[in-house]
Amino acid sequence: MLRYLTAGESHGRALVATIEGIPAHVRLRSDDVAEALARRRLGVGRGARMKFEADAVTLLAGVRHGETLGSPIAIMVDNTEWPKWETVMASDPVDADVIAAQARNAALTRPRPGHADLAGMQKYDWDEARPILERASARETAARVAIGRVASNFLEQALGVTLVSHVVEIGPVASDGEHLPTAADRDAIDADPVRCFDAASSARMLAEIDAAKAEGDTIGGVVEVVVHGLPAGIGSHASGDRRLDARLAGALMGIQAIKGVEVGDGFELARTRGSLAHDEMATDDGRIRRLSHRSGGTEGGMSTGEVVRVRAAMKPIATVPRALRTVDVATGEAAQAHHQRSDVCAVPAAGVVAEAMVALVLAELCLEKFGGDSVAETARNHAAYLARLAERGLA
Ligand SMILES: Cc1cc2nc3c(=O)[nH]c(=O)nc-3n(C[C@H](O)[C@H](O)[C@H](O)COP(=O)(O)O)c2cc1C
Ligand SMILES: C=C(O[C@@H]1CC(C(=O)O)=C[C@@H](OP(=O)(O)O)[C@H]1O)C(=O)O
Repeated sequence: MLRYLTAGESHGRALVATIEGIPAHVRLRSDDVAEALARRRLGVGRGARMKFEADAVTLLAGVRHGETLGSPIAIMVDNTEWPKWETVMASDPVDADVIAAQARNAALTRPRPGHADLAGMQKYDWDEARPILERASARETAARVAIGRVASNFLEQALGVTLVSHVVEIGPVASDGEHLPTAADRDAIDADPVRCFDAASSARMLAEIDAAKAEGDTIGGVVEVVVHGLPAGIGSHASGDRRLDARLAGALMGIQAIKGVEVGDGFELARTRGSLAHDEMATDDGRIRRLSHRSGGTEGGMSTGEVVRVRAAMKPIATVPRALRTVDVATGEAAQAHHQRSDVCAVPAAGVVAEAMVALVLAELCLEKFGGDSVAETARNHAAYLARLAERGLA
């Protein structure tokens, strides 16, 4: 069983993530995790904080001499801005006057529309938004990307499964969608300022982000995660909560600011006649192959053995520089939402987070199917399953 948890506030001392159930002998170095975190910081549109804060990684437990031990893995990502926040975010009590002055200055009684602020203050009985916004912040996604890298190292080393993510829409601009990237395209995608696979669309997306910034506004978009090498039969038709598509959608919807998920051609399929909406089968060199990729590589809640393709739609950043209208809960009067700094567009980063979440879901479901306490054992079980499919003429 794979399970994981993150802890940590946006301006707290550090983020911590633990993951349990990863087999022994996955090759993993702190540099791998640092590289994954660096990818999350790529792309235009991020705010000032991305420039002055570094992600400092420590593998705290579960890894020895560059290999996982099969025990729980704990990873710490320090917030290097912590010295500036030590008082505001201190875990031990701090003088009440200091806190009151800080809260007044930060205007955190004016909940920001589009954020967790107001619902969180209502639910958790706080008079200001700080105790809510600190955890609601997408800073937490750094911890998920860290353990996502553990999952993707496992998938690649045990099963030969690779993942790649890219940006397919920014505001009204969509990429041509002609080509599906593979792992070989990862560096090229990461080198693009928008993390878009298609250069012509990338330039237009960049212009949209620049225009939003110039107008004191923010912009959203759509990211796609593509998975190669996943065998047929991951997930299950047997119960709704075991379906691969349900698990992927849940994991992607769990990312801050994601408001929609599509598997394969998703909503477009609803507008298409049945004769054109499915992936017909044929044999190719004795193997069963699909003639199209509309389903996104899942049927009946299980992987089909074809490329898996999922998309997530990110809403525009809610902390809009042209501040939105709100109510000051301290006075009950109309006010403008608090804005100090924020990202204009975090869609490129969301792609990296989406990739991490898909890796975590697939690692969990692959371990459910193949088990294994070591990479070699998982790989053997996988190979035996593929051999059996071949024996039955179903590979
Ligand atoms: C990578 C990433 C970076 C984000 N950066 C910001 C930001 O700078 N400012 C902001 O208002 N929201 C940002 N968000 C979105 C908020 O965290 C999110 O909208 C908020 O927590 C409310 O959650 P909800 O949109 O899922 O309802 C970011 C999201 C992601 C995934
Ligand atoms: C710190 C990160 O993202 C933050 C996510 C975020 C939000 O509201 O979600 C708001 C911004 O933080 P701040 O309000 O401190 O400027 C982003 O910088 C990060 O991704 O590492």
